[in-house]
Amino acid sequence: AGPLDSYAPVTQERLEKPEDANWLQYRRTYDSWGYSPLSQVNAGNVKDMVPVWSFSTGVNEGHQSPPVVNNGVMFITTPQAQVIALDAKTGDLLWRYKRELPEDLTQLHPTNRGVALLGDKVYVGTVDAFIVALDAKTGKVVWEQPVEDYQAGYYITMAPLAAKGKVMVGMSGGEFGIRGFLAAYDAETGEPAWKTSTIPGPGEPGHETWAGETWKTGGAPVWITGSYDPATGLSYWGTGNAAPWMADQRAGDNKWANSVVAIDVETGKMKSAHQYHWNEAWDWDEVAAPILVDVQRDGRTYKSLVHAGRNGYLWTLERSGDEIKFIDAKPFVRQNVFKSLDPKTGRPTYDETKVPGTGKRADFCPSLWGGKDWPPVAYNPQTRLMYIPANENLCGYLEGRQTEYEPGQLYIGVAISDIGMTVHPGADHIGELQAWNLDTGEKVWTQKFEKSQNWGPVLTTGGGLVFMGGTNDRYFRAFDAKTGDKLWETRTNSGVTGVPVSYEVDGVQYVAVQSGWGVDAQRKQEKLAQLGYATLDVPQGGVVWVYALRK
Ligand SMILES: O=C(O)c1cc(C(=O)O)c2c(n1)C(=O)C(=O)c1cc(C(=O)O)[nH]c1-2
Ligand SMILES: [Ca+2]
Repeated sequence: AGPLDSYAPVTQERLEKPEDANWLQYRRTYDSWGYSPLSQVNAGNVKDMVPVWSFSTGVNEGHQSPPVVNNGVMFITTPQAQVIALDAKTGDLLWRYKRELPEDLTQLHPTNRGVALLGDKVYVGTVDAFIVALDAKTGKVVWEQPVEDYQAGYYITMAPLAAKGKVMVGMSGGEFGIRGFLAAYDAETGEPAWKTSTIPGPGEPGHETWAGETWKTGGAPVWITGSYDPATGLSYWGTGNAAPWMADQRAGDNKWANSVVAIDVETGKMKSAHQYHWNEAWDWDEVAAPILVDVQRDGRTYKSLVHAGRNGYLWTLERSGDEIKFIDAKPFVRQNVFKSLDPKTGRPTYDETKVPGTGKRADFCPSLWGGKDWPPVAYNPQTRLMYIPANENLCGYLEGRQTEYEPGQLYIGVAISDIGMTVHPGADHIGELQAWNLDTGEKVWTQKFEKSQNWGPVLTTGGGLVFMGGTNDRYFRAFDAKTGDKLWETRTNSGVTGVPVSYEVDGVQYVAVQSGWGVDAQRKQEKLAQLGYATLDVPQGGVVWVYALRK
């Protein structure tokens, strides 16, 4: 008998209060902490961790999904939206779902970031813009729904979010001039429940921040799983770049691109929003979900949203009732675009020489991949530190050209040859793992990675550890959560851009992660190689790695 025989349905209660042994959703908990309370593996013994099993997916490109684990059953996804169920203890293959993709599908971002679980079903979004519900026991399709038209540049890379009987997904396509949105489906039947655009339509507040018809093709995609606050029923999602990239082709603030939006899970109503930076010009998608954490400031506790931005600033906002209020923000990497922030609203003022435009080259820091891209931060309630996978010392340039919208065609307004990246003169490293105290707003420690960028999602545990890969040398590492000291490292087949997790089966704690370099980690690596900074060739190929203490 395998673990599927006694598959435990995933209830709302379990999602809100998961057993320590399990990792039931993208960041494990709705607050997006990426924290496992398990402590069998700790700072004292992590040096004795060894691989206990591995599994080749047989797929190339970016393997980014967390191994989601429910009572000994593991679900991973691969590029092309395959879903694979494995015995989390032995590595036995239980079932595999393979999707037939349309032949004319072009994939700008060939990846998938994982499943959501609810009841006895497993949910996945697909690159041809479907949402699919599978039977957790068999991998058979229970229902599927087209969410939008892939031929118009819509696609899904994120793991869905499941809450209150609904399963929610957001749309990628910011580089294709989509009009971004979130959509919810009845988890049981697949009936569409609601659809909410991230760009306000005529008559909605914020519509006036788009010149003319630009709102129809303005981007503002959502491509990373949001956070959810069960106390208020609100979900919080980050939104991506406005389209085309050239800001002077869409005058106005362009709400709600590059923002966090609060969406009522029941109704889909947008209750509030905060725009990190207006009239975006640098492809700084702010899609990473804010973590929900109570921070202390000046003797008060704030229910906050904390977001380490692609724009290079660490943002602390207050989520209070139906409002999102600015608390503070400060750069966590070299940033030369914002001259100042309004102390009340957080609205930045720009150095105009750093804003690219149509026929106007501008150089700016950080690079278009930002202080960090999508890889999630982690927060540890024991250290009260937040861990940021950052990239320092990178800048970039863009020069725009006039562009016409055509459905399904790239709509960025920049020739590929006019997209540049530069390394800051004299830089001795790029990749960093930073630890921040959110109560004092101070950085506590930094680990630096020479000769590599960092594209590593972060896990932190009750054993006082931080786990992360992300470097071009194919290592996966553990650090002391308090001090940042490197305690353990192990070499993998490829580069690790997968989300690491921890779980327990039969009294043994495991740490699991997918290795499988691709997508923008690879593009960025190639740019760095052209610059002569880091010439390593990182091989592709997806493998799930599972580690435990040596017996
Ligand atoms: O605007 C968009 O819709 C969109 C989508 C995606 C995606 O879905 O993966 C990426 C980006 N933008 C993007 O700007 C970006 O840097 C990026 C990196 C990656 C990746 O998988 O490594 N995806 C995406
Ligand atoms: Ca983008």
